[in-house]
Amino acid sequence: MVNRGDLVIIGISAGVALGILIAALIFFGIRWYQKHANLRRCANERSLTTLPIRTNGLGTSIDLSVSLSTNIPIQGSEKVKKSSPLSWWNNHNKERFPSASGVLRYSYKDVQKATQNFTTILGQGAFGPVYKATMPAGEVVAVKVLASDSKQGEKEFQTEVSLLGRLHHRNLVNLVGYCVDKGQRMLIYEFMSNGSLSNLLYSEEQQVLSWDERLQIALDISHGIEYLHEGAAPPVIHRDLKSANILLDQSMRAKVADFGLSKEEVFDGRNSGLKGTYGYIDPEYMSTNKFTMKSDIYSFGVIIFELITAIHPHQNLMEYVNLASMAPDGVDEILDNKLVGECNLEEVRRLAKIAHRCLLKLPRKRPSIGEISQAILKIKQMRLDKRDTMSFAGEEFSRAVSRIEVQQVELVRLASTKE
Ligand SMILES: Nc1ncnc2c1ncn2[C@@H]1O[C@H](COP(=O)(O)OP(=O)(O)OP(=O)(O)O)[C@@H](O)[C@H]1O
Repeated sequence: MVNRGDLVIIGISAGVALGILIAALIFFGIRWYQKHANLRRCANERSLTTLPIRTNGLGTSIDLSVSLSTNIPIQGSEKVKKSSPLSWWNNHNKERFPSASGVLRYSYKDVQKATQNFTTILGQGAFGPVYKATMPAGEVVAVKVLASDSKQGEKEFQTEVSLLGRLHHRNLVNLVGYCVDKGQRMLIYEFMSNGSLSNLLYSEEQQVLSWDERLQIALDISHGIEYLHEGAAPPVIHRDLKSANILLDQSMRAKVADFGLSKEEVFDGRNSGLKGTYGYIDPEYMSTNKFTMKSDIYSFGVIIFELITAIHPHQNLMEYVNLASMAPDGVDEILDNKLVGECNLEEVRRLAKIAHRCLLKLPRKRPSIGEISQAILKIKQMRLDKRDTMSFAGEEFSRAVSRIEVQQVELVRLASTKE
């Protein structure tokens, strides 16, 4: 017979076992739910990466309202991770995270490692030095270290980076990452192996840029500005266009750099409040303090004359240009010596005409960037048409020659049969 005490013990044991079983079921149930919820979130993120936030052509606008309000991991898809040049950084940097625009944030330590402790300097700008950085897989980037005495707060800097990260075009130098860490701010750009246009035009050691290359560079710059003025939403005014801000890649294709950054005031001995670089600043802006797209057009006009003459604005370029404008075809007299006899003067004159229009005193009389692109394209087209006509004429000529040859053979044959 089982006594009462045993019954109580059996009852308690069964209760405890049941409790353990229920607790285990609840525990495994929660884990299963969490795992599936995670998988669902990953799947959603992957499908979000296909949103067309990054655009790559003219006339395409960027929807800031969508992309600013969502923190979308742009580089989240497996495919992008595998092929991305920044994959090493992605895997090694636990602190990095994408900003709203998809530009990745890096720690100071990672940038220090990639730049080999900031050893290879590419150049020095008003913002600070620019270093070359190489990642273990061999990808190369340029790291711009901004002066630490900047008045800009961290939040403003991040907003600026977010906006910059949304501007993508084949004629703009791509921003790929940034760093705000240990009181330092850095911007990480794609590397442009042929350096700046000013260096190529004014440094003796550099190879001579051919006329064809210069014409293509003018067209590339105008496409870059066209995207900023007419393709980006909201539109972006560069405010500091100059040959030092035009960078060239390994194929000598030009890209506009330093767009959209908060520009420091120009120092000219007094506190003028002007922003930009002397020699390139629209005189109208100097008198009104109003910077418009047409002020960018003025600066572009100066750059076109640099391409034609290889005279720096600080070396009285405008005086030469004004003198040359007094005579028809006066631009022939100020053409870069290295191009004399090496280019089509008709094309040079046409490009100079476009540049003159960019420099008109009244901003509203200056052409829009779209018109400028079309006009430069026409010069290139004109050459192609000429080539076609010449090759057509060449074909006609060789056809006539072979007709004569056939007739000669026929005559010889006739003469020999008569004999
Ligand atoms: N993405 C890049 N790839 C290769 N070299 C670069 C890159 N960015 C800048 N550099 C080099 O660093 C130099 C300094 O660039 P930075 O943009 O800081 O100054 P800047 O344009 O010359 O002058 P400022 O700061 O007054 O506009 C450039 O002239 C160029 O030689």
